[in-house]
Amino acid sequence: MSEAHAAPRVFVHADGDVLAAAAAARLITALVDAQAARGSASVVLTGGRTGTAVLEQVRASPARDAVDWAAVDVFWGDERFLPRGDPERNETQARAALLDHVPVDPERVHPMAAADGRFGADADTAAAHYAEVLAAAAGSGSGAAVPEFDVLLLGVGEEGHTASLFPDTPYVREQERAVVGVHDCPKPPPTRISLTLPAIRAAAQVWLMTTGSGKAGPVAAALSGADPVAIPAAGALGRSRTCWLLDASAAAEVPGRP
Ligand SMILES: O=C(O)[C@H](O)[C@@H](O)[C@H](O)[C@H](O)COP(=O)(O)O
Repeated sequence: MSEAHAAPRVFVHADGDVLAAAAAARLITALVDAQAARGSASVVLTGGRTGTAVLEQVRASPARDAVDWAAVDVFWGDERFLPRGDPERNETQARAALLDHVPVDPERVHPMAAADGRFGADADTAAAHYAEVLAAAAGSGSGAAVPEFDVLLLGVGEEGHTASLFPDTPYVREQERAVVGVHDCPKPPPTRISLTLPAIRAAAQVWLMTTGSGKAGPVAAALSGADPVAIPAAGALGRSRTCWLLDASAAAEVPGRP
């Protein structure tokens, strides 16, 4: 996807709790704005502590039901390829944190396949099927591989991974497929399904959300123009907005920070 993308903007929060609450408020507003504009909204969820904490804050928010949850299309940016219902699956955690507590339309919630589902242990076929789900959601007339997601949420790993795209792998280099089966991940479980950077870049807004001093290095590298092959999070850009939502510790090495 070669269209122009938005330069990253950094938002620093006192701590992880403030970040999660502020990101939740930002997400509610973004979904409401999208629905006001076209009657529906789409969000791509992520796994990890920060991504899940944001969903928990959405659930707890007094503004939560300003969103017409039945008109929200829910996707995942990546998934840990485990049996359905496994507590470590991103879907399991997102349902517990938010989706089981709001009236989403089950037909509009699109989890990635489980390792005991219709594709068995074949993560590559499961990934190809999710690419078909995304293409269908984009609309046959659009010619696009993925929908124009309103908001795509991401975490950041201590070596710069995002979604399940880890440094110096064929998956972070993937430029054709929208979804890949990922093998031998350094972060367990070893087998995952992930959107690729071209798919991530189809989103209107990409929000990278992370906390802690352990992330300060990759955050600074990503914001200093690192090669996405080395720091995959550096390649996560939105078409209209790219937001880095950080706590003070994760932002400590960001260039130009006092
Ligand atoms: O499945 C996953 O683990 C996530 O998709 C992964 O990309 C996560 O967001 C980062 O590893 C950050 O995780 P933390 O927020 O827990 O540090």
